Amino acid sequence: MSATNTLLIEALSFAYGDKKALNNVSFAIRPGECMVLLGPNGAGKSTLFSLITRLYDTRQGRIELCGFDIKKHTRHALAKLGVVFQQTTLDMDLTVLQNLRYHTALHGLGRSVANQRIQQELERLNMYERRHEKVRQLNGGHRRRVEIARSLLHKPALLLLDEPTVGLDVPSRHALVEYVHQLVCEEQLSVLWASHLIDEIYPEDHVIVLHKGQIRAKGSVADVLALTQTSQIKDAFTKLTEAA
Ligand SMILES: Nc1ncnc2c1ncn2[C@@H]1O[C@H](COP(=O)(O)OP(=O)(O)OP(=O)(O)O)[C@@H](O)[C@H]1O
Repeated sequence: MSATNTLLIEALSFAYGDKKALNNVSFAIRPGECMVLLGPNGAGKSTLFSLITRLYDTRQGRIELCGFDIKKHTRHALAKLGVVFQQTTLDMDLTVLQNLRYHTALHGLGRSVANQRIQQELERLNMYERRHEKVRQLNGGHRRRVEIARSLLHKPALLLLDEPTVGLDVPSRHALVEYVHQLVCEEQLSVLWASHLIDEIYPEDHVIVLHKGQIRAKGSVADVLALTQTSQIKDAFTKLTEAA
């Protein structure tokens, strides 16, 4: 058990047949840490997320969430996890409230606690007034807000975000990035954020550069800049992914 880390990944490898998608990946995320996962297409980001969410079984290596091994203590481990996938997973024909109630029921929250949590999360995102609207009526930015609210209802310790700003306009993108960083700072939430967008990184974030299934660099923004002798993360990223 290593409960000082919210997420611990040790010597994780995964292959699709002969095709190696992750090769000996190890890293940890502590409470209140936002880890941005940068990688070009095919780097292995989705594979990593599929292993953390147990969509795929871990055969080589180990994943722990808040000290719970996800293979041995799956239920306890997954209870600590909130996820926002790249593609929306909301039911368009249900209202905001119905979508969120479905999630609280899956997590076994009683009705009054569920109502309280739903109100709290929607209010924080200025969406409570719209709870009776069908998701289909909402624009992309508002749908994302509902997904973020949903992912937090059961108070996870780790939030996994798989390119959540794709398809959003610039103001919605900035608002979402800002909101997540606020949660990290104020609530000690841990975040693993897969992104192609280097301008979404804050100076206090941690960064992993994944390329062809291997970690090329990891650490604070300052660490990665020092390692690559660059002054901007976009140059560090280019150097790390071109040289390989
Ligand atoms: N179902 C699959 N069968 C075979 N190979 C796969 C499969 N899924 C992914 N791969 C391969 O595994 C490697 C890692 O893919 P993965 O989708 O995890 O990368 P990614 O970083 O998420 O890419 P993207 O940014 O394009 O989504 C790639 O070489 C990809 O072609």
